[in-house]
Amino acid sequence: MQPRYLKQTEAIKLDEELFHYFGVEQLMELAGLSCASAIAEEFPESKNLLVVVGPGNNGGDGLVCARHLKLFGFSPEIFYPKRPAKILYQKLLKQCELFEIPVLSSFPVVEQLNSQYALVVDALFGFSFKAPVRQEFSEILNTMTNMSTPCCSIDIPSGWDVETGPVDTDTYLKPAMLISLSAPKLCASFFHGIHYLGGRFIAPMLAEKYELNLPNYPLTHNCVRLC
Ligand SMILES: NC(=O)C1=CN([C@@H]2O[C@H](COP(=O)(O)OP(=O)(O)OC[C@H]3O[C@@H](n4cnc5c(N)ncnc54)[C@H](O)[C@@H]3O)[C@@H](O)[C@H]2O)[C@H](O)CC1
Ligand SMILES: [K+]
Repeated sequence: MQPRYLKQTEAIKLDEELFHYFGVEQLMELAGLSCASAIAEEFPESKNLLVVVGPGNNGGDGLVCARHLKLFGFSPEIFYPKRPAKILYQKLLKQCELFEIPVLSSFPVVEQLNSQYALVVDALFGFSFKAPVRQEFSEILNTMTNMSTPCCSIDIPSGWDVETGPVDTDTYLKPAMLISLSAPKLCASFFHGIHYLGGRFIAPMLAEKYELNLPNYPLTHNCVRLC
């Protein structure tokens, strides 16, 4: 069964409805855990990882994902350039520090990304992103675009339009793997790599209401490979 791909407004509406029932910490913990699980399934040998963390909840998913990857035996590092003064994000970062996950003070250059990391996790922007990328993040995204290390994007390949996908035809991020959370967004139809679904917290009533057409997650797994 293939899920329905959501418009940006639908994804935001579903998110708002979820927040009516659940706390953001609950959803983020499950979302980040599912990302770590999917990465561990597909890249079990890629122990040295860099998680690039953005300023919103997509970044929060990245911080949770880093912590669970560490628990799974990986050696993640974090780059978190813009840290909003929100207790949630501050606590997530402290938890990463508690788990002795190194936090980089500057972004590596392309050569360093290529030689030091087996995988880069893109947790910069999710479904609230509006192109174009503002200057403060453009160099980071350019460097990630030019690296040869495989990239795994959480929910949305950063820099892509949430509905129409790649914005610049030559120089856009081309992740090897995408983990859609709750349900894929429309931009996922332009993605042709390893595609996972995570965020196993959708009640059947909401799946029906939003016509999500979700696949079954196997047994106790919190992520499922779509293609
Ligand atoms: N429903 C779920 O499955 C859940 C999804 N989660 C994750 O939350 C994100 C959406 O989070 P949100 O905080 O709404 O926004 P983003 O992280 O996408 O980004 C907001 C952040 O980015 C800045 N920004 C936006 N556009 C630009 C730009 N052009 N240039 C620079 N910066 C930009 C903006 O200012 C904000 O600071 C979703 O994708 C999931 O990953 C939750 O974890 C809960 C469950
Ligand atoms: K992302």
